[in-house]
Amino acid sequence: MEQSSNAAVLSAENNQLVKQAVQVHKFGGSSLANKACIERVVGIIQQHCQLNDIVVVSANGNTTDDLFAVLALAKSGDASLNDAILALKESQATLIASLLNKSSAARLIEILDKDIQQFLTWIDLDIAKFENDLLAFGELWSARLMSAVLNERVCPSRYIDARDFLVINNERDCQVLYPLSEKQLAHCRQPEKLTVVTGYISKDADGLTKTLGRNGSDYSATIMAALVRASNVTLWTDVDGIYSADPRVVPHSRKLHRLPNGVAKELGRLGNPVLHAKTLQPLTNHSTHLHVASSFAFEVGGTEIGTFGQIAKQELSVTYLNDLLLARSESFTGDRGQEAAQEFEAITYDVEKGFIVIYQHQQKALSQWLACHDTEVSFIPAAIMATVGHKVVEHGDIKARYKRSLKDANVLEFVSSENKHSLIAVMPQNCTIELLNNVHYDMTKDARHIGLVVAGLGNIGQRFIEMLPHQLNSIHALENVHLVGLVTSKKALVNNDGIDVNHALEQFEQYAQPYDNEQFLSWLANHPYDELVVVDITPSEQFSHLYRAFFEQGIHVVGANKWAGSAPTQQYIQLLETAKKHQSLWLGNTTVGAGLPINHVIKDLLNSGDTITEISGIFSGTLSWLFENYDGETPFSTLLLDALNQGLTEPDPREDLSGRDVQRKLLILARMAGFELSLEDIHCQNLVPEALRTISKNEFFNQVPQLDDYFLVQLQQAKQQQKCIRYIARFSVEEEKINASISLEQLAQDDAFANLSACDNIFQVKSQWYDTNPLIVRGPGAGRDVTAGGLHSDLVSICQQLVSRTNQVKIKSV
Ligand SMILES: NC(=O)C1=CN([C@@H]2O[C@H](COP(=O)(O)OP(=O)(O)OC[C@H]3O[C@@H](n4cnc5c(N)ncnc54)[C@H](OP(=O)(O)O)[C@@H]3O)[C@@H](O)[C@H]2O)C=CC1
Ligand SMILES: N[C@@H](CC=O)C(=O)O
Repeated sequence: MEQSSNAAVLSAENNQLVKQAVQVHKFGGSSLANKACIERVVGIIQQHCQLNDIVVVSANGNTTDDLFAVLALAKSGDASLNDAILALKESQATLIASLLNKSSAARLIEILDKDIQQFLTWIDLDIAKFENDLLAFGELWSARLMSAVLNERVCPSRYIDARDFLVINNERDCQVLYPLSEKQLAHCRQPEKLTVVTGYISKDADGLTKTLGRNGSDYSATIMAALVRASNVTLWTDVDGIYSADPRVVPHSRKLHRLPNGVAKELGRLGNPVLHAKTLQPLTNHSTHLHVASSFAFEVGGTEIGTFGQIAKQELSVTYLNDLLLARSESFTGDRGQEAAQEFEAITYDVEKGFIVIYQHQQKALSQWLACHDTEVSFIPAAIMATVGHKVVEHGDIKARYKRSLKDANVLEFVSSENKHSLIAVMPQNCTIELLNNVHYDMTKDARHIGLVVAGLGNIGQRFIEMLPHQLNSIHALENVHLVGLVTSKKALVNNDGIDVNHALEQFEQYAQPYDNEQFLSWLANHPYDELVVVDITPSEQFSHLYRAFFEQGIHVVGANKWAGSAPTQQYIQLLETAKKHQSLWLGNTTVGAGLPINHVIKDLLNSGDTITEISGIFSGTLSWLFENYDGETPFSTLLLDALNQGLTEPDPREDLSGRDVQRKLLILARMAGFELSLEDIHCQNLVPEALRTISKNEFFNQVPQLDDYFLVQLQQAKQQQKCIRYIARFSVEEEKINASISLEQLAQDDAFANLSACDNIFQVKSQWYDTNPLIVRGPGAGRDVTAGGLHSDLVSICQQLVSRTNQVKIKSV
């Protein structure tokens, strides 16, 4: 078959491809339907291919249907045949001209003319003999055009007619003669050019054109993957993945991000509209992963089919096949039953009960087969509905749930499939959309899988991880939460199959790898979970800058990190808007008062219609602890180091002493109370002497005794007036004027802020409703347990919201 000429061809050095992996990419007819679609596909190729990859193409849009129509007209000798051929030629020529430069287009149109002449010759001879050859033009034109477009715009490319190498036994079985096909393919390929191969067509040992049947191009793609031992094969199509039920009729179906091979095969066999059993066949003995992705929304993660760990094996889906036949006969028992099931590729069967379920079109052939055995047979119209999942038949609870779900349906037989991946209900009537939706609801309602990434494994982060196993085991909303990522400033451990929560920190020590933000974000962008929650337990401003990217990807954040909540006003507002736009949830209740519910109180007052006028108190656990314990006997610096060791202070205690930490907390609360202000609006007394402010953390610890004299003087002055010293935050609004300050105050011994347990925070809130007698929240405001506990509380709250977000309702009718 002819090759593209050298008109407007890019050299190997000038190719514009970005990626380096060896892969097969298949584009279906709807993805190549017109100029815009083909240009989109060219963009995908540019981003996802390298030179020795293989691109498999179907015929453009409806071309195969048009060719079938021409065929029918030719067979019937219909007078409109010539018009139909002309229309087909015109649409191809228009497509070619719209995509290529003049000279390339002219060359392809000239070849097209010759093809049409060939048509006419075949029609004159005997079209019945050339049916497949005629149909093959769809893929041939598509491959030729794609290759020419790539040559012009992207990289050196070569198209190959699959009949030049792909040999199958016959059209019924479509079994590939692998050694021969592989050898012939090796002769055809030129690794320095991107190969475009025709899907759908092949030849037999006699060299006659054979098609690969329905969805043949998908099959072509996986055959190609097997022939070149590709690591991945992607079916770029018009849907963005495989769903837990047909999303066209089950609106609440969930995308299955990862499907184990066996389950995918069973789904294909039992009616999944995207997957077909034959497609997966060539990959049986290969480690190739198959991806289903949308060429119309290529940035959206699709479904990956391959070998995975436990989490991917928990997915369930529901599928159905209507218009079947249930055949009962003595001949379907024992070995003969087995033989019949194999011969007719029965959808399901039971050799003890003597029945098989087949497609209606197989009735005649089955009757003929039975005639040889001279046994009676009864046929009844039937349908099947199946719950499909990894080894579902071994799960008594799933079986029971499935039967319960179908208790009102007229189920004739329940069968556990031999491969153990499906529970099949045989019914004497077609499966309705209502039944499908309701069974799907029952089988998948608890199935949202939530990935959890923990950033920061220091003082608080470690405690959070230590508490995690108990939380996951005991809290219902966390049932499907999987720890999948652990991140520190230098290393990360991510595992889509889940990290063992009982040994998470050891695993991190052993397996974490250096990473950069680009890698981290790219992993997050492709995570295979329904939802992903990042728990930020870092003190890092840099990490807080990633929130926007998280939100843009619909990722949720629980943060103890105070940077994002106290970011400059515009940045903060933008973050809130991005989170809202992408329905990302963001909770940071531990950023103020650690585990104390002060944020809930403020939100609740506002949501109930109250107006806040004043918030004041002690917002620093560290400074509370220090001033409650400081009596002038033990040096202040000794107490500070003690607070550090107890995990009360910030990683750098100057964040506490400078008032910066309290300033952030006051800002976060004021924003929550509905006021727009920034850090600079809060006047803050810095308790760190000038000389200690800019030196390194280690130098600060060396020179920390320099703090002692200042605090001793402050204490003595207060004592002289029977007072004590406390670091107080005050925020008030009077006639729309905001006053916000933080300072070391001398308080009377009986002041409400003067008598706390060491480390307690106290928040005094005045509002329209709590005016003369303010509302008080008080309790430990820092420390490992309360902070890690507060983070768990936020995580539970987010997971509850995520689970209830998709609370589906059973439907009455669709
Ligand atoms: N102590 C308390 O009572 C409370 C603390 N908090 C907040 O909790 C957070 C954590 O505090 P704490 O555990 O004491 O801090 P630590 O310094 O003990 O631990 C910080 C952790 O964050 C990691 N980290 C730092 N920067 C980054 C980054 N850019 N990307 C990823 N990981 C990073 C560190 O990794 P590496 O080791 O590699 O540097 C370390 O694992 C702080 O924001 C603090 O304000 C909030 C409420 C109460
Ligand atoms: N260092 C902080 C910790 C909690 O935010 C404090 O002491 O309050």
